[in-house]
Amino acid sequence: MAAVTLRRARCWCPSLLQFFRLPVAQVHLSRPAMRASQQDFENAMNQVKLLKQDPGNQVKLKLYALYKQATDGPCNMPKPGVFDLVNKAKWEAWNSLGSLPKETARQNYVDLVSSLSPSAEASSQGKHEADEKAQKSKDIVVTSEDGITKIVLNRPTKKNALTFEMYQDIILALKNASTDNSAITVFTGTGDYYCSGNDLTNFTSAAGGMEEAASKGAVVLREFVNSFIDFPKPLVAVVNGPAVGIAVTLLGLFDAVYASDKATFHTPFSHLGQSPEACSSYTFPKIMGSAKATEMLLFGKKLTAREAWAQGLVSEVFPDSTFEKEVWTRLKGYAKLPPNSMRISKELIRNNEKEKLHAVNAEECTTLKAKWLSEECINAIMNFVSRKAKL
Ligand SMILES: CCCCCC/C=C/C(=O)SCCNC(=O)CCNC(=O)[C@H](O)C(C)(C)COP(=O)(O)OP(=O)(O)OC[C@H]1O[C@@H](n2cnc3c(N)ncnc32)[C@H](O)[C@@H]1OP(=O)(O)O
Repeated sequence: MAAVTLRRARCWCPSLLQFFRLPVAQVHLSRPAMRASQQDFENAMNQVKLLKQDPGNQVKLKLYALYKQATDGPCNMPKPGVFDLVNKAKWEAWNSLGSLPKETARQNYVDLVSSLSPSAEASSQGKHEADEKAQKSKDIVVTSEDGITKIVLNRPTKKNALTFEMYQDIILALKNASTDNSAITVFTGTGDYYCSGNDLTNFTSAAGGMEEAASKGAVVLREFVNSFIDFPKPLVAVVNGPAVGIAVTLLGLFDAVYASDKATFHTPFSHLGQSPEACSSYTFPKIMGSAKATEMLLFGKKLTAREAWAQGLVSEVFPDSTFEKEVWTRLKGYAKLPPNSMRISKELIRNNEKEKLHAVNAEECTTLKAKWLSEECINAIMNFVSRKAKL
């Protein structure tokens, strides 16, 4: 439990303070925060005071809401009257966070502050450097326009196979997208493939050998999948071509999946001596029933886009010739919907099973770590690397 002492701040940032009279908190936690530490949170509160530019009312409302959620928990105040405009806006911003856990609110507050100004960079130098790295990463391209943050897998010569670095860059891109100004976030791929799954050379090219790669892989995979489970905004996959392995299993954690009729969906885990990941051992039977999930996850049956739609994995299939135009027109329309409303609706849906998803993710990662060191898996990977086998 958090013991919270509040005092009013001196007037360090007139516009911000006068608008909200933000309290400065001295918070003493008796247990460690899940992600952002208490120190990070306090640093972020100090950084807000140093803002040189007014970040605008929307951001100030967001800061206020996250601050209240992180310190007081869900909004339990009576709604201010209709003419009390400022307090009503503040109440609505706070209330819109629903039952967001305090730890997540604290993390989002820290992330938001660190994205606001150069003055925030000093004490979060590591994160800032990482943000820049993600923006500069050649294999993951992140852009934000028309209310949509687009995360593009951009390694077409390798069919967009995911390297260790790409997993890290995606984690970071999702973290940034969760607090940026966009309403929805979209994944797609460059070239003829959506994604050919895990880069199989991740395991063979690791300096410390398979053992070290397996340990690292399990940690990275768990964090990677967690960032999809916890992502707060609508997450959409625009599947432009074939998808393999983890690029397919992750779709069970997306809110909508639009596919070209050229896309295929293939999870050849048994062929590779591996086991399912990205919570698919839970989401796939739930989405398509256990008989169909078994065909995909155990027997590696490849589905066409229409078959994947019939199983409920895909929301809608489009002819390849009009795919891009139709999908982006539609997404731009969706991105104009009230963002808080979409977030809350997603939260209501996701909160029903978040705990379960985290538990499944942890178990799948432990199982995979052991599988990666099995003879079945090492042989399959060696066969691919030595060009003896493809899917
Ligand atoms: C942090 C770790 C988390 C791990 C999570 C667990 C995830 C599991 C999975 O995702 S399992 C699925 C793994 N993927 C595969 O098994 C696919 C392997 N690739 C293929 O079978 C084929 O390449 C293909 C069917 C995708 C495409 O075939 P084709 O059209 O004939 O093209 P090429 O084979 O010539 O491919 C072009 C180029 O790309 C390289 N490449 C493609 N996919 C991968 C891959 N997954 N890993 C590494 N490299 C890949 C391929 O080798 C070619 O490279 P080259 O031109 O020869 O240098």
